[in-house]
Amino acid sequence: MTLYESIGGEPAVRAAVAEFYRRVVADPELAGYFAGVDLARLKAHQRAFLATAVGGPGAYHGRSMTDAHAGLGITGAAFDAVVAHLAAALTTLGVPEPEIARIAATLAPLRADIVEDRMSNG
Ligand code: HEM
Repeated sequence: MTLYESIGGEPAVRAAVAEFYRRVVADPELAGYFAGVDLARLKAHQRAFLATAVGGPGAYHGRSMTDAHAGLGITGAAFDAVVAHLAAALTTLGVPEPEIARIAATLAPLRADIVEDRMSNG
C-alpha cells in the first residue's frame, strides 16, 4: 500500500490541505508570507503536491519548488513552522505518527530549495 492509500487517499489529502492552511494563515509568524496569495489556487497546488509526495495519482506539474518560492525570503524557522503545522494537521485527522514521520522525511530535502536565509539552511 502506498503512503497515499494508507492515509486515506484523495479525501484525506483534501482535508489535510484545508486543515494545514487554516493553521498556517492563523500563525502570526507565517501569515505575512501568504498575504495577497490566492489561497484557493495555492490549496489546489498544495493538494497535488502532497498527493505526489505521498505516492498518489496526479503528478505535480507546477513550477519547481525553487521557482515557486524565489524572492519570498523564507527563513529556516518559517520552513520548520510550516512542516510542524502540516504534521499537526495530519495528527488532527488521525494519521498515525509513523506515516507523518515518513511525510516529513519526504519534505525535508526541499528545505534547500525553499529557504533563502542560507545561514539557517544547514
Ligand atoms: C514544506 C515544504 C513546502 C512545499 C511542499 C510547498 C509547496 C508549494 C507549492 C506546490 C506551491 C505552488 C507553486 C505554484 O503555484 O507554482 C507553493 C507556493 C507558495 N509557497 Fe510553498 N511550499 C513549502 C513551503 C513553504 C514555506 C515554508 C512557505 C512560507 C513560510 C511557503 C510559502 C509559499 C507561498 C507564499 C507561495 C505562493 C507563491 C506565489 O505564487 O506567489 N511555502 N508552495
